[in-house]
Amino acid sequence: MTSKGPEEEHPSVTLFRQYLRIRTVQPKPDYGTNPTLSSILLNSHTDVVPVFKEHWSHDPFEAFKDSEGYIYARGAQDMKCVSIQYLEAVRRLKVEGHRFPRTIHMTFVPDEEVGGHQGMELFVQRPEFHALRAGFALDEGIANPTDAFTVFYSERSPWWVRVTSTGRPGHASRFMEDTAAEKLHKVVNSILAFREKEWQRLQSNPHLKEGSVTSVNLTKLEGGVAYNVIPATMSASFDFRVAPDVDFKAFEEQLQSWCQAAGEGVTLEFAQKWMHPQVTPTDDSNPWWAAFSRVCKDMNLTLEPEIMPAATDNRYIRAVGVPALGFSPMNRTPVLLHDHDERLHEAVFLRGVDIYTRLLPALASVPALPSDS
Ligand code: MET
Ligand SMILES: [Zn+2]
Ligand SMILES: [Zn+2]
Repeated sequence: MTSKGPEEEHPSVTLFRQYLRIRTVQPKPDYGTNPTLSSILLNSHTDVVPVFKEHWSHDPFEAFKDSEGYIYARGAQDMKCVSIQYLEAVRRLKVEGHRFPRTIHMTFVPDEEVGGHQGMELFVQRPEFHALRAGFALDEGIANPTDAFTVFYSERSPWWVRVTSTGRPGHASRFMEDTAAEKLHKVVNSILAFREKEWQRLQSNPHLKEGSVTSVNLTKLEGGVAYNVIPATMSASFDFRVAPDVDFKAFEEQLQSWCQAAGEGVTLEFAQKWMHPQVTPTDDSNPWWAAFSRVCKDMNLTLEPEIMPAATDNRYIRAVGVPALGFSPMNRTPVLLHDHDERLHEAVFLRGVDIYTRLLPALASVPALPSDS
């Protein structure tokens, strides 16, 4: 009886032959992974941001696929695509019987979109995280509309600041001095002038990317009870994203001095204040980068290394000393994370699986490093 070609082979026979290829020869059997080496961590978050359903062309939780192949859903880009790409790449590699020196772990974590305080921020402090012995991590990135792929090596730090202004209350028909609104207006002006300055700096320098300057938006204004009552308190909330090269102490002093310059009774508080930005090197001194970029080069993928403008769980991973890159393999894709009609083309999704299928063997085969011992 002649043997069948591989395409006709019974899957049980394929599995048997894969098992036979693993050299478990005594006295030094290769059982596979080398647990003395640090591992590769593939992280993704399972939560997504809310939707405004009326602005969507299709139900955002139906995962409708149009005739061109675009899949519409909340999470299509951020970041359910990546979770499944990790799983599919790992599955392919397992089916093909590959074993690598380094272990690959996947984590699927909650609450990233609300800051990760009950998710990755806690998890990195747990013994279970340390038991993973992560030497390098991948987490989410952002789509790129061009042919290139963006990869993030650092992040801006979220600072959520609420400025509260207190002043004289009274009848709103009067030219009252020292009102809360007047002083709050001054702080708002100072901060929005700073915003304009950073915006101009970004606009005027083609070498600067969004993540390299500090952004701020006024996101909430609160206070007041009636048209004709001058309120004693008003507040303004700002979402700052502070670039990693900023002197944090000096920047906080600047915020304080804008409040002081506005007058008495103007204070600020932080709802979020990340103080530990880390940069993962993107040169060949970093063996993880060398492996990552080598695969991309071999696959003819153009990489655009940038600083993540938003915040991801990678900040917690990097802060405990694990180098990490933010990468969602989506090129030729409009940036639609958190937007209406978030969508991803199925071909881009599938290409991403191919990319991870090449990246993972390279990363999991990075030779022993001084940090492994
Ligand atoms: C600042 S908490 C992180 C939530 C979300 N990923 C953002 O960047 O806004
Ligand atoms: Zn995300
Ligand atoms: Zn998000």
